Amino acid sequence: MADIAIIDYGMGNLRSVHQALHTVAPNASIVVTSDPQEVRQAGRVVFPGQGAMPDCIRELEERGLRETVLNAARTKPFLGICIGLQMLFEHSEEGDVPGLAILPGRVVRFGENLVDSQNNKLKVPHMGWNQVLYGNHPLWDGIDQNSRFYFVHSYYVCPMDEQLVQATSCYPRPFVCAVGRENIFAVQFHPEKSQHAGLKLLENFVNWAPV
Ligand SMILES: NC(=O)CC[C@H](N)C(=O)O
Repeated sequence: MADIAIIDYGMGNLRSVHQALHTVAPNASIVVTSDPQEVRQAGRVVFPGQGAMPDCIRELEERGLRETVLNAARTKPFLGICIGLQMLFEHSEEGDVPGLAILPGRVVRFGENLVDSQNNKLKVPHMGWNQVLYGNHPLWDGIDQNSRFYFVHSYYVCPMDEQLVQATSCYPRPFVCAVGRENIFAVQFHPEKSQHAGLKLLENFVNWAPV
């Protein structure tokens, strides 16, 4: 029975997530797994991934992991990362596909004609370091307000319920980059690639006891 299960549905660089979690929790048993039983038995779950929503949903279902993710999101501390955040919602414009509908809301694409305040064209995807303005949640403990985290994405989540919003970033207008409810916390950026602030967030997750 692992302390932490990183769900492997064949998408994305799980090695860096595993390495970052091992850094903050060297004595924890951490598994990268696509075995529903291992996920069910784990103390807490990380749901990462990189790629296009349609591919990720298909790969998850082809491995018979949809129910496993739904169950984990209902029953234990659950951290979604990047596409693992977006998949929690009801629908994504990326491929016009339904998500897992664990959280109410949808995923939309940044506008193509993004410009900054000096009318300079901004690139999509949003790729690089950006500041995060966070709210009041234990997973932000010990992290400076407006710390920078690493992003690589073209879409962002629009929660139906304001209560879900745990942080925003700005590109060039504010967008939601972290959500949370009960035992679920999910981020658009990559904490495993965000140096000290990212490692601190992962450390807070490893020690998190949701009420
Ligand atoms: N890096 C990613 O996996 C990006 C997630 C999603 N495809 C997006 O473009 O927003």
